[in-house]
Amino acid sequence: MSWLTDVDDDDEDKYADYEAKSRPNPKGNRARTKIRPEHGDAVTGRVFTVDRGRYSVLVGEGTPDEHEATASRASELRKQAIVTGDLVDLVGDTSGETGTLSRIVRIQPRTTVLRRSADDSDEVERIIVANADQMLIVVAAANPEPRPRLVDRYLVAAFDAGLKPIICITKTDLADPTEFLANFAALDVTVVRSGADAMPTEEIMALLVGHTTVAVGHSGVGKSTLVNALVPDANRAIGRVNAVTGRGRHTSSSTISYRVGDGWIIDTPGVRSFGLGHVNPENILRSFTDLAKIAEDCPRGCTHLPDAPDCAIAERVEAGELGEAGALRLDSFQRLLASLAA
Ligand SMILES: Nc1nc2c(ncn2[C@@H]2O[C@H](COP(=O)(O)OP(=O)(O)OP(=O)(O)O)[C@@H](O)[C@H]2O)c(=O)[nH]1
Ligand SMILES: [Zn+2]
Repeated sequence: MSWLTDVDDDDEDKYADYEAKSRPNPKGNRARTKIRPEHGDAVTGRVFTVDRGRYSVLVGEGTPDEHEATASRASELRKQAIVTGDLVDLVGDTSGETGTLSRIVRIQPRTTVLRRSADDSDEVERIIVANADQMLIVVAAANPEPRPRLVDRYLVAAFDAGLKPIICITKTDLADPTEFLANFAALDVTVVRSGADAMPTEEIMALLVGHTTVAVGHSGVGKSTLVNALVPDANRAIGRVNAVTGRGRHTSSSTISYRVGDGWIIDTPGVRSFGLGHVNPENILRSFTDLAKIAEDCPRGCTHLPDAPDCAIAERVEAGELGEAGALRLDSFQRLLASLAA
């Protein structure tokens, strides 16, 4: 299970943020952010790559003055992770001209945080991407053989972070994915099929425009092929080359940001582990709005697992009130919860 254990930390933010698993989290995954009213002259930008303490930031996004600037972090932020997708405030020389360096003095409040633990039992969690709103889960119909449990884990991570999952099944020219996809039929997830003979670039584009989408997938599933088709000039894409040092970066970068229309797709070639030790089961339930409503009648502390006594969801399903679809949704929900315990 190499994807569980190969931690590719080369280019990752070295400052893991330590947070108690049980930290009160009333507003989802919003992270704490220091507000510093000084630096009133700061400009705002979007972090699109992180490389050994240097941040590439897009300033003036979508304006005629749009440009890239390189930044370091202010010392007061040294214990906080700054990640791809963060909106940050910069001071100093933000011109982006060769040799200039600005300074990140503030991380703006994040709308979402995609995290992973180093492994399932690890208390240390790292933030992979901030402010994304969708997750594109790429899985091949064959070669490599698709594994439902792996997709379950991605789904759990997406639901936990409050990202809308989209499944793209590739290599449909090699095998019929119908049976595999039946695993996810009860979930409210958009599925797109892609094959060498027919790449649904327009269909996927329509799903990506206006969003920030994190692309995840096991090595060899065809994620790069897909991203390249979506972003024709991917080789010159933002984040490939460090503007200041000129170093090629694709060897060690854990994320690469590409623009799609007014949205972003963030590839995660360096993210090989997706531990779920930090995941709160309540966040999974929240993504099953129909079941979450019923769960209000569950006994306190109900796990909603098959062995849970007096689980209201299970009782309603058993009584046939939710129909066959409801039974399948409970199955899927329990399967996702089980992947946390696995
Ligand atoms: N038959 C078939 N082959 C495909 C398809 N998409 C990609 N491939 C092939 O699958 C192989 C892996 O594709 P990549 O795009 O490099 O896969 P990846 O997911 O980016 O893998 P890593 O680079 O290891 O992360 C390549 O040889 C592709 O040509 C497809 O739809 N059908
Ligand atoms: Zn219950």
